Amino acid sequence: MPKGADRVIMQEYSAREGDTVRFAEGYGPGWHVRAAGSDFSAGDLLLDVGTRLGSRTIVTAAAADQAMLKVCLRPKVAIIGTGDELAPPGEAHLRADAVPESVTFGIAAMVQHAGAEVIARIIGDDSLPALERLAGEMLDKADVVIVTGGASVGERDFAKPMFVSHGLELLFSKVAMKPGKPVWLGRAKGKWVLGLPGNPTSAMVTACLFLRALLAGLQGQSITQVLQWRELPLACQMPATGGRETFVRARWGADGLRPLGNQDSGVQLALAQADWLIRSAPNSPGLDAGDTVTALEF
Ligand SMILES: Nc1nc2c(c(=O)[nH]1)N[C@H]1C(S)=C(S)[C@@H](COP(=O)(O)OP(=O)(O)OC[C@H]3O[C@@H](n4cnc5c(N)ncnc54)[C@H](O)[C@@H]3O)O[C@H]1N2
Ligand code: MOO
Repeated sequence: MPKGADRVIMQEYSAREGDTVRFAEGYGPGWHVRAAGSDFSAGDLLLDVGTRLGSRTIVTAAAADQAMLKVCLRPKVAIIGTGDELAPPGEAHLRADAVPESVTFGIAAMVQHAGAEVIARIIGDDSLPALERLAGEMLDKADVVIVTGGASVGERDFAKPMFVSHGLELLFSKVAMKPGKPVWLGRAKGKWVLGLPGNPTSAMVTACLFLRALLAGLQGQSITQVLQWRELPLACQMPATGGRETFVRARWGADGLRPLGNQDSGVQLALAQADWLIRSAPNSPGLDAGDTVTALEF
């Protein structure tokens, strides 16, 4: 503003009359003037720790005349799928004993979406020495190693054993939840190791809860920034749940959340249909349409 000026009037509302100008009425002091500090002031907190830089937040940072920002390195994540039966998509039909490998693709997408970097996505054979070697290689390169399948108690479930010679220390070895009971978390060679169950829905539900929380923590975010639970109405009845805390796959519609009919932990079509997880405490009674539930975007 030039010295002495206290308002701005658009030229359309002014008329030149010789060497003088006539302004339309009604443009008092302060009109069209943005006061210093009316957006933000020196010393204001503009972007909190853990803020993800996106198309909008980066504008705010630049607008504060900041040439440099302190950021977190993207965690490097290696994903190891286990199971001799697994074949790459497009090749499973060629072998009578094969199933299409699907889970590691979803986990990789989730890792990237969470701001981390997938440095490897490998399918290992169900042989302990080979898996031990693979585990060692990945622990050397990655900040987080995710292993899918082989989490249960079968004699060829090697997800935990493959990390034992690398000094695996378990933080937890299963969780009283459904689906996803065999999910586990440990440390080896100073790195995080997350074991996800092989059943595809179990893997995606546990990744949605534990992997997103882990990657958030490694990037300076709080769990509540990434896992935002909401209170939402049910569109229809929901059956009682059993003794484990249950995460019911549901779909959002105009009248509320609708639990999907097939809640089997091995199903994969439901992963394309479900967009919310309803959290149900152990031994919850059945609920009716209109009742409120706690849910998380899936
Ligand atoms: N005796 C017991 N058996 C099982 C228990 C138990 O407590 N005691 N728990 C069950 C639960 S719950 C789950 S969940 C499963 C998880 O076991 P695993 O992690 O060992 O899973 P896998 O046997 O490796 O695989 C299960 C299923 O999923 C398919 N799979 C595995 N990986 C993939 C992939 N990357 N892409 C697509 N499909 C995949 C695999 O072929 C199997 O069909 O254990 C129960 N058993
Ligand atoms: O808990 Mo398992 O994940 O139901 O199939």
